[in-house]
Amino acid sequence: MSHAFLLKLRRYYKLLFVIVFVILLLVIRMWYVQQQFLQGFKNRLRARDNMIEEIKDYNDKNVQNLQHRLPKVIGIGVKKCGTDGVLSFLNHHPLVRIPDGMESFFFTQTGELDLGKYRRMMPLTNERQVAMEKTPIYFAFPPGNNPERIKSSIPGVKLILIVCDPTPRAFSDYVHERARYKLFRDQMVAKYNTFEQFVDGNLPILQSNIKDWLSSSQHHSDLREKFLQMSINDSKATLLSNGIYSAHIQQWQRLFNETTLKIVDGNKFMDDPGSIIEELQDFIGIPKVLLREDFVRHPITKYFCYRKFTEQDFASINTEHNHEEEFVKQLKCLTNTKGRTRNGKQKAKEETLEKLRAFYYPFNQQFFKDIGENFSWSQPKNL
Ligand SMILES: Nc1ncnc2c1ncn2[C@@H]1O[C@H](COP(=O)(O)OS(=O)(=O)O)[C@@H](OP(=O)(O)O)[C@H]1O
Repeated sequence: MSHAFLLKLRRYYKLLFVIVFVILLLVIRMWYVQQQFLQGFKNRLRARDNMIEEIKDYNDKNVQNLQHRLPKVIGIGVKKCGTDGVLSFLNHHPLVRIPDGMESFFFTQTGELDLGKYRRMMPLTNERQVAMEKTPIYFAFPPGNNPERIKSSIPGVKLILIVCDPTPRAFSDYVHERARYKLFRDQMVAKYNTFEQFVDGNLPILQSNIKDWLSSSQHHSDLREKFLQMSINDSKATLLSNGIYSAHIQQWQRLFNETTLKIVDGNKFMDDPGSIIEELQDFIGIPKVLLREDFVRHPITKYFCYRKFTEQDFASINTEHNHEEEFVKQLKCLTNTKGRTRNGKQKAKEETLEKLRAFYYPFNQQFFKDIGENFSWSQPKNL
């Protein structure tokens, strides 16, 4: 071997040594960052557990202060956008109480309101706890002065509005109504056997009415009164008109601002309920004890369910335990009347969905302008 070759080899060894050393440093650094992250996360879990203990302790010590109180938070809609999910998930919080059946329909009645009756409909709460109900039709339903009536009845109330892509919402509403109400089903079956027939029969009427109404209006919200009248005369029309959020939003925004009205994207809630639930705890003003990690997909239905994440879960964090029976048993999911359409089990025809996308598009755009935020909902192909 020549001397020059040996020199070259030595230089390469040096280089190799430097490379190995740098890689080692990087691995150690990554391990350190990961440990820091895990420690931070463990601290977060411990802080959460301490908060839960403190709240439970307070609840136990204040049993004698339990009373029926007016709700501090009301879910005002929108139907079929995840209203049950929001309340059911928040109900895992020890400071949240919801009435049986969740929906009171209290503000849908006409005439004088009996707040004592409303109070009695609410679950028992102590001073710190938050009674919460939802009635999804409030957002767009007669008697039409719901914002005023709610505000004057409970001046400090906070509202949660969950809205979603109106096209799949309309299909979900149709499937839901057909499954639930015999009267509606009979009415529907008599004339429209399928969603496609329903849309073909009703969309042109709605489109032509809106065209007339809009010709003399300044803003989509001017349509609200017309929709209210229309829904009294023809309740099935609401299946399509309920997705026109721009007709109603301004009425609520006049009386409620971002500290009292939280607008949630229902499509985001479907995909990542945990981060929405974290935001909602801040909005309501309760300690954040429900964490993003507590929401996991059911291995079969693929819908998110609640399961409190614990320190023991770190041990199995990388193992595939989704199909373990034990894991599934721990999941607290929504009732099986939820999740009929969004996982694709029942589908509407693409052509019909496209008609709806085109119909809703301008209303969605106006709604986004009104709330100052864009949601990524489906758009018509030919814009
Ligand atoms: N985690 C989870 N599990 C199951 N279902 C979920 C969930 N998150 C959102 N959703 C969707 O919520 C839809 C029902 O919405 P609502 O609860 O507002 O319906 S209702 O107005 O109270 O009838 C329901 O619509 P359908 O799929 O058409 O049944 C669901 O898709």
